[in-house]
Amino acid sequence: MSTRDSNFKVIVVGGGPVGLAAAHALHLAGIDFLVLERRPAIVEDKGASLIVHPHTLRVLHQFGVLEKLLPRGAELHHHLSFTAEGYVFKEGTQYAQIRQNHGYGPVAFHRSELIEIMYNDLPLAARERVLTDKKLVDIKTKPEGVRVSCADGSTFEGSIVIGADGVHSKTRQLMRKLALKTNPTRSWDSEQPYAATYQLLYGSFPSPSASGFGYDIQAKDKSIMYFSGPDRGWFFLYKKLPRPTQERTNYTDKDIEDVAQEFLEFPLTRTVKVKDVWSRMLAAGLTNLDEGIVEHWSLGRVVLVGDACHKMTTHLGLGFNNGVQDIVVLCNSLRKILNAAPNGNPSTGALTETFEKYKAVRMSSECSLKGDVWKSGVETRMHSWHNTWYYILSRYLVIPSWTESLVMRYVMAPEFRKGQVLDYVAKEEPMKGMISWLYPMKDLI
Ligand SMILES: Cc1cc2nc3c(=O)[nH]c(=O)nc-3n(C[C@H](O)[C@H](O)[C@H](O)COP(=O)(O)OP(=O)(O)OC[C@H]3O[C@@H](n4cnc5c(N)ncnc54)[C@H](O)[C@@H]3O)c2cc1C
Repeated sequence: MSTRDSNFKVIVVGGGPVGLAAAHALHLAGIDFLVLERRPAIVEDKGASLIVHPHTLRVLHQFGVLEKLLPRGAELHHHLSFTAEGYVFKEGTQYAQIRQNHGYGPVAFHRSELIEIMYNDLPLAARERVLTDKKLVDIKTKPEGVRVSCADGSTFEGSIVIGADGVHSKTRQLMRKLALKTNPTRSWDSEQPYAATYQLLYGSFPSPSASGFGYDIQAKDKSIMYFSGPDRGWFFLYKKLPRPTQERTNYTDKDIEDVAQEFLEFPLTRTVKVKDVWSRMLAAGLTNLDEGIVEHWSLGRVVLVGDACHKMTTHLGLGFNNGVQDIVVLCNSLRKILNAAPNGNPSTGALTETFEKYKAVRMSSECSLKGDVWKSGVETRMHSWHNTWYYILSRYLVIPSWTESLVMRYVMAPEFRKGQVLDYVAKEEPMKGMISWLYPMKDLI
């Protein structure tokens, strides 16, 4: 039975970058779907950059969007580390090494441009299945399917729900409610399963430097990342919170201004300071930098992907990359059980088993998720000299080029190498590079 002949329907909650990756992967698998997005438009010029690493470029290539995307991005090629006083203590080689190892360096995109291209490049029939102004408020599960309700009163029937609705996922909250309703004594993740030790002020501005810089600025309890693209520059100002928190904090414009004031004299490049771009900001936002992995990723016919089930700090730019990996692993197995089910409609039991296996794979050493959450947290703490040990590590130990070379080769490369691809889409033009050649990436021809 082909998935195209089945009446199986996936309801994806959230039209963010991972929800759109789901739309591409489901469309390519021939699985019917609907994406429900609470915002009035899919493309909004908010947010900063998204760095995409080589293993994700391969998946974007399978989606057919890579050719359009690459000219809009900036492959990172130059790295410097500064102190807050502007002293350059490191000229890193990591971007060149990633390119050498995997055939492509990390590419920085303006987040809304990446989303725009992913959305516009969906075939029309698939794009029409992405609905806006659809805020999920409830999920009812039945033995043979699900019924979701939105804030505007509309309801949709489907076979499963994929919750791609981000860090404060409503799907995750409703799943918790359903789980505790059926068994009030069972243990489940708390309503706020992540904790933040840092806050992050991010923003974009007309680029004050050449394209392709990826710089960091380090100080006690504060740090900055700066990236430059073809038109825009993006900064990320990190500040340690007075104490770790699980609370959801909604910051005001005054909070944004107050944090920015503390960084005005910090450098972004050798010649540009934060104060030089602050008056020319195109967009800015302040958020807590949540970290953690949720224990329960699914319940019956409901399953989570992306930030809804794992959250890492942004220093290594791996959150979206991991969301794409969730979609790849989930859609590869979903397609298989749909094809194996006699009428193309697997039972709740079979779906539950598939979702549990999906989480087990993503959490296993076959995938880089756990390592990515850990490494991202370490990098954040190194840059902000979280304690004496992180200070020594960042300022003195990971400095010589041979140390960095070892880290790239034996810590970062094996993780990228674990990147999986859709097993039902042609794997043309695999990424080439030394590491791929030495240890072929999983599933590469
Ligand atoms: C400043 C910053 C920089 C980052 N840089 C990088 C980077 O360089 N590289 C990288 O890989 N990752 C990066 N990340 C992380 C990355 O942005 C996230 O991992 C990624 O956006 C997760 O995608 P998502 O679709 O799961 O969630 P989101 O991007 O949060 O999208 C969720 C979507 O669901 C919608 N939604 C929410 N609730 C509902 C509801 N009730 N009903 C319907 N829709 C709903 C939201 O409106 C949103 O569109 C960065 C994060 C931040 C904050």
